[in-house]
Amino acid sequence: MTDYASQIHEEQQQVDRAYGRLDEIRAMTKSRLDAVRAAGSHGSPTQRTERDSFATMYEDRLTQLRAVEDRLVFGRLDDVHGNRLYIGRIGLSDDEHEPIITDWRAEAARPFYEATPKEHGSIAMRRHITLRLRKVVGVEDEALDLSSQQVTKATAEGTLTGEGALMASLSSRRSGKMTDIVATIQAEQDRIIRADMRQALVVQGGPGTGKTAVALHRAAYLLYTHRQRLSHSGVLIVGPSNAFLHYIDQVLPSLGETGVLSRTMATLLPGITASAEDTPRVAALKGDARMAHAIANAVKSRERVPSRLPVIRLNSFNVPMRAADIQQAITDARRTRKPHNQARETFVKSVMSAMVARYRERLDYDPEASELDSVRSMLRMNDDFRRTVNLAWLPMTAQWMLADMLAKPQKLHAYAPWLTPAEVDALRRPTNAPITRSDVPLLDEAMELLGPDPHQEARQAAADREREHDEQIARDTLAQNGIGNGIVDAKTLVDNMNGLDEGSTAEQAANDREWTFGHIVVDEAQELTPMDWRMLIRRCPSRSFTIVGDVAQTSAINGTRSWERTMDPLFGPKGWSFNELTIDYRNPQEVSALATRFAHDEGLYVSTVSAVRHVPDAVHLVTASGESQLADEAAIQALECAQRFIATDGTGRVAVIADHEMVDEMRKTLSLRLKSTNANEWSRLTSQSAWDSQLMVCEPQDVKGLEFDAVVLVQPGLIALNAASRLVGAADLYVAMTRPTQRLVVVRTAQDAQDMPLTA
Ligand SMILES: Nc1ncnc2c1ncn2[C@@H]1O[C@H](COP(=O)(O)OP(=O)(O)OP(=O)(O)O)[C@@H](O)[C@H]1O
Repeated sequence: MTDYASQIHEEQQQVDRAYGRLDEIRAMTKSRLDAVRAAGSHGSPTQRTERDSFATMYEDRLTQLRAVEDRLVFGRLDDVHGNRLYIGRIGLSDDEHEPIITDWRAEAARPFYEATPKEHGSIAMRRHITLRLRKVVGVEDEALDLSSQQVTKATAEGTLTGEGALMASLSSRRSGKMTDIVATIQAEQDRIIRADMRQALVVQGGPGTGKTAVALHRAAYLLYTHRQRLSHSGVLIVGPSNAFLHYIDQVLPSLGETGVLSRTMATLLPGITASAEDTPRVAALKGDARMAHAIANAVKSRERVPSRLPVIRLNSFNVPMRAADIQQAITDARRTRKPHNQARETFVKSVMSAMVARYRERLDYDPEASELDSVRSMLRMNDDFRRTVNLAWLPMTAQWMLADMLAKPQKLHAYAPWLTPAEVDALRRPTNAPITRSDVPLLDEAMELLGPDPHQEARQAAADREREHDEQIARDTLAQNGIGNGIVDAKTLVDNMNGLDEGSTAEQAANDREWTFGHIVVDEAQELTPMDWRMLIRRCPSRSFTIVGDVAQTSAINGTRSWERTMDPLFGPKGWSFNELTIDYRNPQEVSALATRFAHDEGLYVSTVSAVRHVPDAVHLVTASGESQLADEAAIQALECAQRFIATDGTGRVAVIADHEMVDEMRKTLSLRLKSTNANEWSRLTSQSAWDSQLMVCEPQDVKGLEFDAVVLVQPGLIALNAASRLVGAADLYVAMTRPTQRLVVVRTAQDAQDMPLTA
């Protein structure tokens, strides 16, 4: 056996030990779960709910133990005294509590990511262990202390090589799913992952620098380090699109974390489906911070003294409703500082007592309480009174209010006087128009000011009363029977009875607009408008945020182009820290250079990045012989890429990125060409779902945050021409150019090349 082979053999023993222990714990958990389930429906209701609670706990644990199967162990740290620490996805110990593997998030594992030859403390060497299924297929050592014995030994054994593990993972075919980078986190990334969570952390980085990867690993790290706090409040991840959320949805489970809520801004409001998009200009108008005033004005305009006030006949008296009384009632209701719909109760009570007082003024005797009660009933039944009360203080839902505001230009103009007539006209739409993505923060703002829909609130109050009753019973039974052992409390029991277990913090948060999270991660954060930020800050009053983005990739007209300008007002100049990632792990150097040059020329702020991989021939510039040949030429190039990078095992991704004007034609041409050249492949690829499609045609906005083996970019000048502004066009193209891991093909006409020169 060679020295290298003997090292593999040695590590295999350790890896076997770790998997052996994992299997044991799985089996133990499984048998406990089976035992609980076997007890079935016997025993008292409390015993049954207690068993359900344990069953849920074991099920969650089993899910977690299954999720860490792949690459359970991936590293080893050797200190200068010859001690070893194995690093893995989770921590495992043997029966004697001796560690077998250490969780990557533990403090002891930090040097695995951060130690350098200059700063390595007592660590002499770091080893990367590569597994295929449960088999060790490679080991690689990095010297940290060149004078240590371990390093001398590794040199002799031929395991000392360098960055192979990282390079192998970067060059592998894309599967349409982001994978975790736990085995190869780089030092600059690790420092961000483990940074303090008390203040907002902004991570700026060029394309492919690992911002998404870092943000997700940071979420896992924070959940591990602050489990107590975060498991109850939860972590929210906000991404740019559903395709992006689908792309990243395996990363946290593979790190053993399942209780995180992922949403786009469009899907963040429970019960609201935003099914349409506004034009960029309208989206910018709606995203303007001043829209908060427009919403506030819209609410206030429904708290007013009506111009005509009726006279109400009460018994044989004519009692007029008076402006001063209504004004006073408005003041009383506002003074409660409750949201509009809730404060209405005070308003109605105040108007009612004013009317009763006016009624009494007419009497020359002291009325019985019953007479006054009947006057109140008369008022409640009186149509004129009810109509006037509603006119003065209308209960509203946010949806109705926004629809009304956008349908009536004179109202919109009154609520938002800064808008020009042309802008009011652009915002105008019929009341039955679908809700758009940019309406969501406006609705949230309105919900905040209006409070719950009164009908919804009545339903919720009934549910809360019932829950309180259940919890009381659960508390009594736990106390009487001396069960629970401190593990199960009344809340857990009731949650379980209702199918809401501890693992469903995310589910509860998803359904509760007023939920506040312990931490929020925002990806592609440069796209958020001031109104979006208001909505997010509301959901995390502790202002513990991880905000990752790239100001050179901003397509939203009023998205972020300077972090200071956006963050200072939100967190205060000292409430956030700025971090930068500088190494491009995705793009070949050739692609990165082309894109960076382009972005510079277009005046975008470009983070300094250096790409780690050199892929000869990674950029290919093609000129179509004329406009009529454009789609066909692009299809030919796309099929060539498909042949090279797409495998029938489902790996490999190729994207054709074109302007929205060209997308339909491009799809048709590509499909026809593929069908005529390879009918089998055509039927295989066209039967794939949109999520998992290996060959796709899309617009630049659809590919934010995603990556592909190869990208065919069609007619870039047209994309720039049709963009909302020059900067937006440049950012869209910069995004499109920086998606490939292997190859970028640009197909355009000679005219387009002249309008927008790109040099390889
Ligand atoms: N330390 C690492 N080890 C292995 N792969 C890495 C590492 N860091 C980043 N990557 C890989 O590099 C690619 C780009 O990472 P990621 O998508 O997080 O970049 P990004 O900065 O969010 O890019 P963009 O701004 O373009 O969306 C991904 O495939 C990711 O897995």
